[in-house]
Amino acid sequence: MKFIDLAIEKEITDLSFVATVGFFDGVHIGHRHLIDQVKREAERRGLPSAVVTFPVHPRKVLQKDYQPALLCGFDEKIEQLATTGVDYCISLPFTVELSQLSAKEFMQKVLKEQLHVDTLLVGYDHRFGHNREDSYPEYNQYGKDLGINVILATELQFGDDDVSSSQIRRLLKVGKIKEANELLSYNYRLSGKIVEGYQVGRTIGYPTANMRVWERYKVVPELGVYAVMVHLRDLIYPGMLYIGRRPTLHSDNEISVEVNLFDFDGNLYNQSMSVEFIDFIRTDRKFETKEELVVQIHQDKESVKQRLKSKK
Ligand SMILES: Cc1cc2nc3c(=O)[nH]c(=O)nc-3n(C[C@H](O)[C@H](O)[C@H](O)COP(=O)(O)O)c2cc1C
Ligand SMILES: Nc1ncnc2c1ncn2[C@@H]1O[C@H](COP(=O)(O)OP(=O)(O)O)[C@@H](O)[C@H]1O
Repeated sequence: MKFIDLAIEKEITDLSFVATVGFFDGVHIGHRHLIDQVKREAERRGLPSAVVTFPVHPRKVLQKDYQPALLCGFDEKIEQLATTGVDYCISLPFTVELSQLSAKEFMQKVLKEQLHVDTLLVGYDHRFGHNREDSYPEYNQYGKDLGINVILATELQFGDDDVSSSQIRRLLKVGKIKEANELLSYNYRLSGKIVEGYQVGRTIGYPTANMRVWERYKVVPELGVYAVMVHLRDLIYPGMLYIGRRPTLHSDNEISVEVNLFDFDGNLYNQSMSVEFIDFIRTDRKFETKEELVVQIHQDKESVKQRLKSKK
């Protein structure tokens, strides 16, 4: 996949595309279904396929204090888009000026004049242009006026689940990791730097690498214990992750994200790690004593091992 940044290149003169436009948070199976249709149409027409996307959430541009909880950052989105086999990812900076273009002006000024889009695939429920006033029938008419073929993409049918980024965010927030991963088509991840905690973990036999999450804007799954795979210095370790307020041992009430790596011993401070969520084990709890917490963590370890084994 080639990457074109329209903040740098103002116009693409030597190419014409079969394209689709969107924010594509998470690059989930619904997005992939749409991109497959773009690829097929591109092949039929002998043209390159392209996904046009925004580096920053359009709402954040219009509303500075809006902090959406997202499924991925821009780098991760590009990484996932590359797995779809689309030929080009075109990054279009979303600006206040852009937000004021009507759908027809957007199609003319950006899709036609800047990008030379030959064919536009419109997601089955996708709306664009100022105030999202128009929809597919109008886009189709504008396309005829401007010389762009406009095709309405089909919706992906997937059981009873609604496949959307907001549905996946909801699933993560209630700990439905397996369901969320299935809709994403890959395992949800958080990454960060390993920082110092209260150094109690080692005294109870379970040292935990406390993670300062880089991506402050990402969805934090339900508080509790998870089976995870940890990526650290090009190696992958199985482990158990805890997200919670540590009510049994601490009273600072802050949410901590920490991982105990299985079969690992060493100093991890200041390293970066990335954690793949595999399964949800249980919710966060306050125990009466430290001993009861330790008994529970032993059981968590057994549960996590079972779940990770059944994934193999
Ligand atoms: C698998 C696992 C499950 C945990 N579950 C809980 C829990 O349910 N309630 C709780 O108060 N603390 C729980 N803890 C968190 C411990 O309180 C935490 O690891 C301990 O406070 C050590 O903190 P430190 O890393 O800052 O030293 C859990 C830790 C692990 C590794
Ligand atoms: N198996 C392991 N899993 C996680 N961290 C480990 C492990 N073995 C050693 N460590 C190290 O121990 C630290 C965690 O010990 P802990 O007592 O919980 O201290 P802290 O409160 O600073 O996290 C980790 O940051 C890491 O450097």
